[in-house]
Amino acid sequence: MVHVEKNFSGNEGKKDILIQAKEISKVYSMGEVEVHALKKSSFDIREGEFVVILGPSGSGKSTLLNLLGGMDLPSHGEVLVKGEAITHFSDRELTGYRRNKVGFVFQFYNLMANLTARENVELATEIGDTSLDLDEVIEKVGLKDRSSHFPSQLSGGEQQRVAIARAVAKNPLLLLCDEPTGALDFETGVKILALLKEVNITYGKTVIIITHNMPVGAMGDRVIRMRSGEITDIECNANPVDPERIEW
Ligand SMILES: Nc1ncnc2c1ncn2[C@@H]1O[C@H](COP(=O)(O)OP(=O)(O)OP(=O)(O)O)[C@@H](O)[C@H]1O
Repeated sequence: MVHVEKNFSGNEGKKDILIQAKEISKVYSMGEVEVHALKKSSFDIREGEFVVILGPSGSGKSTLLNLLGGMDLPSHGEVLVKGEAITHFSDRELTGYRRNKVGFVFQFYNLMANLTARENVELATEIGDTSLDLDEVIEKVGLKDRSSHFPSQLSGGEQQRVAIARAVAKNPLLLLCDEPTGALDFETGVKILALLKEVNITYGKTVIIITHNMPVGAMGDRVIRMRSGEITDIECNANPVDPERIEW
């Protein structure tokens, strides 16, 4: 396994470690066939980092995201969040982790069609224990004038803004974003990346994006590259590029 960590930032030690993945593997058994979706992968993510996990289709990105989000358990290894091994949590503890500590943003937004933008966000604040001010978050994501619209009355970019507001409003430790620009045109995608960066800075949230879109790596404080279920490279970037300067 190639495991190169390049560190150009020099200030690594200043932030606390939020996530530690320790030799995590995932094997899916399909009858007699075993799929080694993730092979002995280790890395750290620090508090407040903007992390981009890059890799082609089938490289294991979603598998890794599911393990970090407490939606699945590894076949081997451990995931520690703030020093606690979530991989040893009971079902009840894992539910609490997903509910309170992780905000999810998906490619196709996953909004409730029969609720307005505001109600979609409100639902998340009712579930979480330590929610942020609903209207403030809605304004922050640029939806103040659209908050009474239903998802079908919103553009793809606006729906993704609702999804980001929903993820942020419950005030989680980290945001996990699965191809957040995958269903959007280039210009809207860049705006969504810029919003995620803003959320990262304004609220100090750790943001983890998975994507196959290589140029997005340039905006990451930390870039984890994957291929065939393995991490091939981890890069810490002292000068991440503004999302507005990314092109694909
Ligand atoms: N539930 C599952 N059962 C069996 N095999 C699976 C399962 N989930 C993923 N895999 C396999 O594991 C490998 C990694 O898949 P994964 O979805 O993690 O990759 P990915 O990088 O996210 O791909 P994509 O960008 O296409 O979503 C693939 O070979 C996939 O077919």
